[in-house]
Amino acid sequence: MPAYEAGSEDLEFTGPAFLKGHGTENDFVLLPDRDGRIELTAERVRAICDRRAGIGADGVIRVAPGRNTGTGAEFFMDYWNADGSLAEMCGNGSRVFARFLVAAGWAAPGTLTFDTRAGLRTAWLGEQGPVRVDMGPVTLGGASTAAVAGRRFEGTAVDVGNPHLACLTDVPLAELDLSTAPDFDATVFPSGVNVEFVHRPAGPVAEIAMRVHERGSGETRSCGTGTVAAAAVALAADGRRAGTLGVRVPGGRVVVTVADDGTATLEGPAVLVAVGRLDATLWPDAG
Ligand SMILES: N[C@@H](CCC[C@H](N)C(=O)O)C(=O)O
Repeated sequence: MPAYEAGSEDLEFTGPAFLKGHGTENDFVLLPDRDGRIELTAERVRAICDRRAGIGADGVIRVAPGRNTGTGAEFFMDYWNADGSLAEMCGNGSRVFARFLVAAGWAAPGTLTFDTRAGLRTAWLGEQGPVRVDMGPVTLGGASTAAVAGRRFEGTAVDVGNPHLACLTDVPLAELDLSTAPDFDATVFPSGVNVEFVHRPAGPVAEIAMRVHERGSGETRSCGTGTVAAAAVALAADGRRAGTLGVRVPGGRVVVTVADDGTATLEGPAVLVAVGRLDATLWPDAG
């Protein structure tokens, strides 16, 4: 590594440029890749997301050119979990992705539509402030269970483009040890599952609280698709198909609206905190 001088932009790191950002402290490394030249691998993602030896993140988002799938979308959100696995969708990541596109001048503020593995998503945002994202269809499935430290929780399977098991519980959320993955029924979730533990005050509610253990990332401070799953299940428990709920997560608060047609929107913060360039240690074949 060359000598460092404060303010110097001469460091000859040979890996790609990156940004760090988060949405309610669900944090991501973004790799801007307008020309589609970056070759991501599971190994590279794991190295970048390592919180000791890398930059540290819950996932990596490659800001990629639209795929040739006939959607016409100019950008594709190529989302990877910290363990190097791919996911169909990331709600908090979508907001940060949209925030990057506007901050970089790659898209104008207002309404923008981009592609994800779960299909097209639309974001609404200004030059600054919160971002609202259309989360597509939210489909409630059957009952299933999760177990944490031998304690069993009843839940409902929810498809938000990616798989969730949302468990309403009276157990104080702070008591849960989510340092290891909850047990779940692999016959119901053969591709793994994100598990939400949801506290819903008695009676008609305007706000719920949630903790989550994410497939491929462990416990995170927030999961956007998870908040949508949690809200849909909490509304259903209230006898409502549609409605708006605030969702408190360890990393902040988002607002979820489920519409009569079964689609949802997610609104919350999206923050970019740093920009830099990867060293070859995080990008083994660089240079
Ligand atoms: N944190 C994300 C979800 C990321 C993907 C998830 N871990 C999966 O594997 O499905 C969100 O904000 O939605």
